[in-house]
Amino acid sequence: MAGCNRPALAEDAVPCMFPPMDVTILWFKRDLRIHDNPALALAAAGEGAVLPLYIVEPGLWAQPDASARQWRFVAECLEGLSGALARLGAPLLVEMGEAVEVLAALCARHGARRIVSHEETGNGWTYARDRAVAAWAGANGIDWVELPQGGVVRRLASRDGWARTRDAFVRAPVAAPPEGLRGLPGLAACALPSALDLGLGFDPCPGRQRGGRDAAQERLDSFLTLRGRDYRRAMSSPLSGAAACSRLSPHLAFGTLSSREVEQATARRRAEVGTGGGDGWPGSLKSFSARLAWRDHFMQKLESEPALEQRCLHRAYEGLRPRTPDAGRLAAWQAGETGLPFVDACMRALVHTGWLNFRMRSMLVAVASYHFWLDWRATGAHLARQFTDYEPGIHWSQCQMQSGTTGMNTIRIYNPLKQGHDQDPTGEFTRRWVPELAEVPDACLQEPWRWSGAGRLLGRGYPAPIVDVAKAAKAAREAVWAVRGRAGFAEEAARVVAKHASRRDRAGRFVNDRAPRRRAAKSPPAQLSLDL
Ligand SMILES: Cc1cc2nc3c(=O)[nH]c(=O)nc-3n(C[C@H](O)[C@H](O)[C@H](O)COP(=O)(O)OP(=O)(O)OC[C@H]3O[C@@H](n4cnc5c(N)ncnc54)[C@H](O)[C@@H]3O)c2cc1C
Repeated sequence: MAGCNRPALAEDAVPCMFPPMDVTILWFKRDLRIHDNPALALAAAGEGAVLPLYIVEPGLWAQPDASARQWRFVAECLEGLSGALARLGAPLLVEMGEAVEVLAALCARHGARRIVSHEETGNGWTYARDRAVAAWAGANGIDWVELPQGGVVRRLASRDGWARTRDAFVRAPVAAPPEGLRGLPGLAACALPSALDLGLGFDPCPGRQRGGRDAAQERLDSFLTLRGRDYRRAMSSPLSGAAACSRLSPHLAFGTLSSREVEQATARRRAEVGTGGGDGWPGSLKSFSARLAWRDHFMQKLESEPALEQRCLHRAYEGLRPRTPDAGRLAAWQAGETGLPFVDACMRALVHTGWLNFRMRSMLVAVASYHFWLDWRATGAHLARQFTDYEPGIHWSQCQMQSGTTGMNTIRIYNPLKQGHDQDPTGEFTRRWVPELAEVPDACLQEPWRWSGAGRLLGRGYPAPIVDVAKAAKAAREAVWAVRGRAGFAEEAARVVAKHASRRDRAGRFVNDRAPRRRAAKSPPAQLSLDL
């Protein structure tokens, strides 16, 4: 058992006889880097000592969206962070326990009166934990300063102008790492627990990306100089997308790179490649920048409405699908045994690697939600565990969007057979992940039930499809549209749009989560904007 299987701040730590000094606890969460880390910059700016801290929270890792692959990635990031902080003069202290207990004990022990961290847009559990920490800090005269580390705005009053604020943040200068930190002597860091110690289940994920700043930097550099040229053209196929997409998502999710660093490196590269050339770079880099903005846009939704992790954004969709999902269908979908080859290939690839491109994530959710009629909360938790890059704000917003429960997005019922033909035209991806189909000729690969030899395959080596794709899609479409016809639907949709939608410009163009391009109004429409 690892050294962390002990209460926080066990008495086997070196007894502390520190002279009184101003101590700031620098609490790392999803910002596991020393570069462009506003919380670190603030902590380092003072005269006093800095105590860098990571809390391994058993409660967090016991949540249904947590998995061993995520923890292993985090542990690799922590090793790198720990080395970087040690070189600055203040080694990372890793404690295991609940946040309030750990922070309270450290404050008492070191006389710390200030905690600095980033503003986390996390799941419901971290939201509740942060409220508990804030309440404890307030009651005990501890100053807890939280700083944004990306374009998400806390306590946002209105989406109008949000993109401008977000863009200003990502264009502001990055914070350089400090030259040194004044650490505290005599701290015994506890060893990192294993996934098993945290009670996380069997989850080998042999194709998982590695954590740490070096790996992040390599992904960024190779994307911007080599791999990203065909990004726009190649991102939608799971085969080409694996190399042509940046693969920065787990690094952005756990903060080995800041989104501002990525934005600014991309802007520099865009300036370098210019607009011409016809070689793919300008268009690809433009698409990539847009996706970085989407990241903040989707995370902002959870920040502004934390309940969207548990509740349909548009209330009328609550109850549309059974809350207790059909166990057989759910299990088949999770295992990649639905009898729909491309769906199964995508799920198996995800389980093996911890990553999938955007189009295929969307398809997996859409097929589960529409064709299999499963509630997004059940399928979303499974996907969250499979994603090494699990980012609650993006994840739950996207799960709802791809399930048609937001009331403000076009209902998109992906046809998994067509997706297979379009995104895997040679069948290479499907055959790699569903070897049971080896004998099936190319023409029938995505619909093996049409093959003359289907009788000796289906229900034996590979399942028969668990639904009739066309019939299931039709039933789903009718059920969803019936909800749209209900009284009060439009009013609730308007609420969702006002709170969460990206804005259009004056010409009615959808500006993709950027600030509305408005000309200055000739006369202020004061009489129309009474803010009551
Ligand atoms: C149902 C569903 C769940 C998802 N869950 C997550 C999640 O938990 N964590 C996560 O990082 N992404 C999630 N995504 C978004 C997207 O699929 C991934 O960000 C992307 O596939 C990661 O690979 P990449 O870093 O190579 O992306 P790239 O295409 O190289 O994009 C660069 C970065 O932009 C952001 N980004 C890209 N696409 C989107 C998008 N559609 N919405 C918001 N941000 C985007 C991500 O931070 C990504 O790392 C989800 C999408 C869907 C449909």
